[in-house]
Amino acid sequence: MRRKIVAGNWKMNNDLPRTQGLITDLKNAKKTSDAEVMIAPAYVNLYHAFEELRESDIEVIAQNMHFAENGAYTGEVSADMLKSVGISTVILGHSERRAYYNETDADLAKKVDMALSKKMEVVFCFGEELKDRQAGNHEAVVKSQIKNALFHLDADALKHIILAYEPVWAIGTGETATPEQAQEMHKAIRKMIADKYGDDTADNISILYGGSVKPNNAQEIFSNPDVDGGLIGGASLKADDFFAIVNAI
Ligand SMILES: O=C(CO)COP(=O)(O)O
Repeated sequence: MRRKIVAGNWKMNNDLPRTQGLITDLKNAKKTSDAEVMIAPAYVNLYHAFEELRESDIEVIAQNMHFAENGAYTGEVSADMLKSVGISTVILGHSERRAYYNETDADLAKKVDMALSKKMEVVFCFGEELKDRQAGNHEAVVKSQIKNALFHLDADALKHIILAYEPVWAIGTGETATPEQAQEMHKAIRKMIADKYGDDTADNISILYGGSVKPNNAQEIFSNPDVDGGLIGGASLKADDFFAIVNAI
């Protein structure tokens, strides 16, 4: 059985008081699904969030990390630093990192390697832009992002990767992919994994969908056979909305 996961990517939202308040609300929320729940606060609040949630079944994860072990990279955070404050899962390849910080597939391959060498898990994001979909290239674009950053891994290493399909045009826009569009892409990705790594690996890898998932559309998206959960932005900033999504699985 592959893992069902709902992860909240808080992005650059929530200072410490708001982080504390939202964590209190999350602790009080009622969970009725068996999905794994993760939240990704800002770096500065990770340690606090980890300490607050260590007895809970909510995992605190990071939004990014550097590919180097350590060194002169002002403003950056390493895998070892994350691990030392209790974090063992990291989001890599988010489209905002790719777009605003010029992260390339090659950079991401290095980040993935560093995370795995530190025994971390990776939520690996990818997704096409609107122009790619309009040109009918969306599948090719997504496949090349996955291939370039992940296909040097062996099947054992791939077990530590959670995939997250986030069409750029659906992020923060209120415009979500239709359930059919999500299923079509997730199925194509799973087939691509099966072709390279075999059916067993493909059947066991979780593929999340992200992009304007809200309480009112989550169930429809999650009901697709190849959609194993979601990566949630805006709607993860309110405990009620986030748990409505978690409980939609
Ligand atoms: O980018 C996302 C999660 O990583 C999705 O963001 P929204 O849910 O706000 O569209």
